[in-house]
Amino acid sequence: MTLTIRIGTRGSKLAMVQTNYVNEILNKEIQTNKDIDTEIIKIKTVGDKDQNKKLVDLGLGVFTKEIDKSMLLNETDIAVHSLKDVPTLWSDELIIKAVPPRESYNDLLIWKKNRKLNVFQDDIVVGTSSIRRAAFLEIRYPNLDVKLLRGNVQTRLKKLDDEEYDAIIMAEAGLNRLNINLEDYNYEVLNMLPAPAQGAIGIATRKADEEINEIVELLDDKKTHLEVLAERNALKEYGGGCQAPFGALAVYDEEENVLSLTCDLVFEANGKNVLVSKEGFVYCDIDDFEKAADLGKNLGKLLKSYENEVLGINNE
Ligand SMILES: NCc1[nH]cc(CCC(=O)O)c1CC(=O)O
Repeated sequence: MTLTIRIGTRGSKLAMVQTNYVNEILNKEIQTNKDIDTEIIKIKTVGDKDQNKKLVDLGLGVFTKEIDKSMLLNETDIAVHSLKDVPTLWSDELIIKAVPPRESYNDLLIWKKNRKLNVFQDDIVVGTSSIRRAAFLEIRYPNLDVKLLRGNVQTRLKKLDDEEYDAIIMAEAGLNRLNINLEDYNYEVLNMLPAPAQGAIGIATRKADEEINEIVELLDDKKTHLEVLAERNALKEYGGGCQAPFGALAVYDEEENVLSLTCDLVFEANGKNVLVSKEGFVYCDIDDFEKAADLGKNLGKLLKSYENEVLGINNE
């Protein structure tokens, strides 16, 4: 009997590029096994259906919930997600089994055609729908004024051309994956930490599905997996969702066997937004996922207790 691995995905261009890539590397792994094939199933999520509301008002897992549900209902077997969109608090039955090599984690400020202003001198209107980006901009780039911008990568570039934004913010990973050439635009890398796992793809499976887990695990890039585990556990322990003003970046040095993690958090104290930053590192092997998770949890906890202390909240 032939085993068909059904791959659930959003239908957006970026999601399809990511899913086709995963399908390709998956088929490379199973090419010797004639009894396995794959099928791609497109699923609409809340985030695809509602293109106007603020993301924060759509709730948790806006780009993932329906896809995960289809796995739980046994309508699909694996899911290809942008890992930064996957909630850190998730179904007990599902697991991110593999994380292929990461793309760029940078956020770019992309200027309207023929326009480039000085980010520290001119008053600038910037489009984004991300709370994290808005919060870090307010502190690092006080001249940048945020105006809501929703839509997939192509829509957002089109709105930059057509509407009243001087610039917009996008993840470099999405642009690279879509092969979008920015030569007509000016752009610069923003000085802010990325969302946890930005630029990484997460392949989700049902925990109990041993046969499929064995195959999917072959697609795992241990270095990337280790890094995103630290980042996502920091956010999880801090207690924020994917819309928290929380940035995290972990880097594993394969020569020194050191995993380092930096986390930035913005929170409001006495009517003013403040930014706090914490750093840590741990010596660990490339497959020591537990140590990576613990590093993340420790920094997340540290940030939470710092915030509580400043806000005068006693959490004992
Ligand atoms: N929230 C939407 C989203 N989810 C993943 C990406 C692309 C980059 C990535 O894989 O992190 C984007 C677009 C963006 O943030 O500009």
